[in-house]
Amino acid sequence: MTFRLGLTGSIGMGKSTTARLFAAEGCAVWDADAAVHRLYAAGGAAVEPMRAVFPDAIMDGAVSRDALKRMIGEDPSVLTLIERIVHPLVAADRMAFSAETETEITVFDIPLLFEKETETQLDAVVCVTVPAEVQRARVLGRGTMTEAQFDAIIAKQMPDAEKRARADYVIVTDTVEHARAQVQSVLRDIRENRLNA
Ligand SMILES: CC(C)(COP(=O)(O)OP(=O)(O)OC[C@H]1O[C@@H](n2cnc3c(N)ncnc32)[C@H](O)[C@@H]1O)[C@@H](O)C(=O)NCCC(=O)NCCS
Ligand SMILES: Nc1ncnc2c1ncn2[C@@H]1O[C@H](COP(=O)(O)OP(=O)(O)OP(=O)(O)O)[C@@H](O)[C@H]1O
Repeated sequence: MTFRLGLTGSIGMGKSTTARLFAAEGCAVWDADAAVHRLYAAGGAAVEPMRAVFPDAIMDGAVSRDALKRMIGEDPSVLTLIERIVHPLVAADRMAFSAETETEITVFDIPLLFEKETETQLDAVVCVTVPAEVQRARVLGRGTMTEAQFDAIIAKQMPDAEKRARADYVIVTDTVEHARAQVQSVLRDIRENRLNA
């Protein structure tokens, strides 16, 4: 059985980048945001259920993220309705992957890991972090979200300090080389203290 390592952190804290560092060390990686992309794509399992509730969000047979973000910017409660449709489909995708992976350690990159209490289905959790002002600058610097959309997302997330307190390991993503060294030390600790423990 694979060791199931959760990877979480608030928006823009460096989950995807850190997941790539774990992959470079030989871990299999499952990515919740990537699962949502598959579900929203034409033919994806979320398209018809989303069309039933948000017909204006479907463009060319796929769910449009820009349309969703416009709607969330106008009314943040829309995000809760989207979650009701999408999260059960994401959970099913994760469980299917979890059942199939045979790698020694599998990383599950899950933005809402603690918010949805997914830690009960994992063997340990890593939280990635940087100071809030760096986080905000990173996300707004991507140019894909307005401040209102960013604030709506932040309001739905558990505060960073609480996530850090709940995690088994914390990785500071100030530089890639620093993050890589911390990834290697987490894997060393898991192999020495948690595998076959
Ligand atoms: C809000 C949407 C349209 C933004 O799309 P966009 O392509 O700009 O961003 P992306 O999907 O890469 O998400 C960026 C980050 O936003 C945060 N985020 C996304 N959805 C949520 C949410 N429901 N609650 C809190 N934070 C969220 C996460 O930190 C995520 O890593 C999109 O994230 C979405 O449809 N979210 C609902 C599905 C969901 O809850 N996904 C989270 C993982 S299961
Ligand atoms: N260790 C690091 N050193 C320097 N920059 C980093 C590091 N990790 C992430 N970044 C930068 O921060 C930004 C956000 O990183 P990333 O996309 O990995 O975060 P995320 O948590 O997956 O984001 P989201 O929640 O939006 O999906 C990117 O511009 C990335 O280059």
